[in-house]
Amino acid sequence: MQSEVAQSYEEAKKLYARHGINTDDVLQKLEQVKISMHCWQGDDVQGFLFKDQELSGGISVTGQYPGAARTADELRSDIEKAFSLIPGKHKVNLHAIYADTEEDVDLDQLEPKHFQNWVDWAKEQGLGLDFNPTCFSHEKSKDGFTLSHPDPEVRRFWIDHCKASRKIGAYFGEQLGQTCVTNIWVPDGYKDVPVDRLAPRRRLKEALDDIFAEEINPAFNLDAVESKLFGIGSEAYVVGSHEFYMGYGITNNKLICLDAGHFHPMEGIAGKLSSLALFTDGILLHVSRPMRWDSDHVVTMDDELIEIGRELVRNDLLATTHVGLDFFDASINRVAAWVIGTRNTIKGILKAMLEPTDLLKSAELEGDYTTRLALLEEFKSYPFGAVWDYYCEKNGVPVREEWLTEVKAYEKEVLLERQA
Ligand SMILES: C[C@H](O)[C@H](O)[C@@H](O)C(=O)CO
Ligand SMILES: [Mn+2]
Repeated sequence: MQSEVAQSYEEAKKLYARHGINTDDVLQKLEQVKISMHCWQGDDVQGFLFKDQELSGGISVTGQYPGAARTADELRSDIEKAFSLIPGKHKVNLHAIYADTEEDVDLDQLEPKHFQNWVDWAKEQGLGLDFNPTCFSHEKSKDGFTLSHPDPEVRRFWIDHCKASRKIGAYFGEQLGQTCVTNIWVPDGYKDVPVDRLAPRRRLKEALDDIFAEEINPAFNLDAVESKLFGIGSEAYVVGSHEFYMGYGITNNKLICLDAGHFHPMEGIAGKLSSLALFTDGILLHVSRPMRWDSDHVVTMDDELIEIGRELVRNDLLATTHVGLDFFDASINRVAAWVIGTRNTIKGILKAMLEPTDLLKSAELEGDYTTRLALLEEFKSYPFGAVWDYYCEKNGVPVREEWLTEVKAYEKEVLLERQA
């Protein structure tokens, strides 16, 4: 006896098949897609190394929702809860400040051993790990500059931290048998219009050259660099701009990270993927949702997300694109934030996989824009939800909003207890 979900799927399957879309094949492909879920949603980007440091670097988390993780064990337990409600096997994206160690260690002295508990846990859970040096929320970044700092000693500290981070990334990759992406983002910039825009960029370039001087097996670790248009306190000038990292990434064979919130407020990243794909071997995404600024709202199924999914699918970029998430919302249950954002990102990709791409491409090529528009619009109401529900059921995770009951129970039994 088939479940209701399976019955609806069978009906949907027939409809998609009329346009040559095999939904069983689509779901098999979807299973290969890994989303890198960011650990920092779980504790408002606080980390465990410097518990008294305020979040800095021009990023900000708002909200007072109870239950933020206070220890690595709590964070892992929350991540496990979230993953139990998300179909597929994925990755966890760690920041250096999430080292799980009793040692009093500074960022430039970090070693793989400080993340051993994470590695053991990831192995046990069948997860991959990605990594990021934390070039903010630190005594040595308080004037807003790190890798491009005019003081060579400060620069050296951050260079050493980034070097250490690549080694940690390589360890993750080697231990887990899944390539780790280590992404460098620095907040460096000026609040007001600078006189010299070139010198800080030259220093950043030299610092990056130093960091990447040592070759690391790309099967273990891939380096990425993340640009930004502006931040709080760096409104006038950001050293690591898009043009800077486009140039650096392409000439040095580094992944370029596109964060959805790091461009002009009306500018999306979806349209950039096809251009980057022609000049690079891969791309890193930080899927986020900017609202009027780089606000890092939880990812919803909005037009930009759907368009990102389409660009990945239509241009066959899923195998070479590392899809990471980057949002932090403390105004709602943090586990729910992960579940909503991650499920949506997978859904966005599935929705794109369920479009008649070949048909649409040939209509476009023949100049039949009427068919292109008609099909695109009609497919918006095709029963994509039935395929998604079936994918959830097949993967043993809650169908539709059923996951919320589990999050509410977890909140009551675990998260609210943390207040006591
Ligand atoms: C915490 C992240 O590294 C950070 O959000 C960075 O990726 C970014 O997007 C800064 O705006
Ligand atoms: Mn980002």
